[in-house]
Amino acid sequence: SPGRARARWVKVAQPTRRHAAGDDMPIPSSSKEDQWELFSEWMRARGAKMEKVKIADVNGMRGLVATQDIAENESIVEVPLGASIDISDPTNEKDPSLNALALLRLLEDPDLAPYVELLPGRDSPDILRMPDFYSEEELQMLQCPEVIQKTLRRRELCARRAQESSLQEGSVKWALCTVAQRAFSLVSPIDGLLRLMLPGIDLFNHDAHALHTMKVRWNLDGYVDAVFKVIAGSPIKKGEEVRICYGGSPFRPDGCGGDCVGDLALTNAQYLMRYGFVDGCMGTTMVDGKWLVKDESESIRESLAKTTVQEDDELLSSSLPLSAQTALEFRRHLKVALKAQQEADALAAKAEAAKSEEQKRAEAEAKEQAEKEAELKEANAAEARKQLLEALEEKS
Ligand SMILES: C[S@@+](CC[C@H](N)C(=O)[O-])C[C@H]1O[C@@H](n2cnc3c(N)ncnc32)[C@H](O)[C@@H]1O
Repeated sequence: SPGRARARWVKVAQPTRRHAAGDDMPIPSSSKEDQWELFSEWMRARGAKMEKVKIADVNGMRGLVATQDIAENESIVEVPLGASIDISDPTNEKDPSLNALALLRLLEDPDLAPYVELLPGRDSPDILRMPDFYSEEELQMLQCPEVIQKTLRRRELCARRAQESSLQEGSVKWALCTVAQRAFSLVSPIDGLLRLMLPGIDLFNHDAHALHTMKVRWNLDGYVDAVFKVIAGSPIKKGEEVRICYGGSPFRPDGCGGDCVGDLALTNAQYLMRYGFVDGCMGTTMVDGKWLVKDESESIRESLAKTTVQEDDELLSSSLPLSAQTALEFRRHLKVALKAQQEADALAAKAEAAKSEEQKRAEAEAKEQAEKEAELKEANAAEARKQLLEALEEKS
């Protein structure tokens, strides 16, 4: 029954005075190895299978690396529904600030400490790159009215929730960003749309080229249960970092081929607002290009035209805070994507025009040929008629 499925999930505690005091962020207290040891043991006790990966810093970013060779189609990690953390709020499924409040309440639960310790804190690069934490000047640096307006709306929402709940605004913003980066949406056959934290699965970094997919297997036999699996889409060697593609693959028309909700390729506006980074791969650049040439993107094109890629490069070569650097990378990338799409469209239009010119010429030639043949036929017929008349005259 749904009650049974829910009962196996983590209970959400009520807000406490600690939140109001503002120290509601996770503060890592032990080394990474110890944290991972604690966390993986805790996950094992909750029925998860995570032994094929471990946490590691790869190129300056924390992620998961394989602890053994993994064959194609093998599962990399498995997290049962009972090990997920439900931050859904059925009063308004579309309001992310309610999920953020649910997460803040969970920080108090001592049972969740091994997970909470792993969450990137307020001053981590993961959070500092989110536009929610940019200064006003850095926000304007994005040169993308759509992202600026959405960010301002998100900030207002956080400020309102913070005031209503006597929390610090920064804490609510941190929680909203953490939910955006790490929570998964899932349609349950019984409970409808759910927002879940999936500990462990939220440690995979993103690569748009990754072929590994997330699958959800429901078991409705007797009571509702599910298991979330990340399945290898290609062989993985021991020691390699394992990444997944967030959102749909920009390289596949059917998305990523997994079971994610809303499996569409993301634009960089979405990557920035959800995850705080810019995806520079060719597939996403093409997705951006198609978005930026649309009529409704005119105000973004106008805004982007106020600076050049050369100016962005100059600014990027100086030492900047992560937030400003990300804002500049974002607008630079949009300019490059827009130019590439406009050039591709101009080439396609030229080819189309050349094709129709060629077609017109071929049609005119065919018409001229047909007219000549008709004239010749008519002349031959006239000659034949003349000869016949002459022969008849001779006879008479
Ligand atoms: C689901 S978490 C992945 C694990 C995360 N690196 C950690 O240490 O907890 C998503 C966040 O990781 C970072 N991230 C993941 N993939 C990235 C990428 N390809 N480039 C830059 N940052 C990335 C971003 O901060 C993103 O919001």
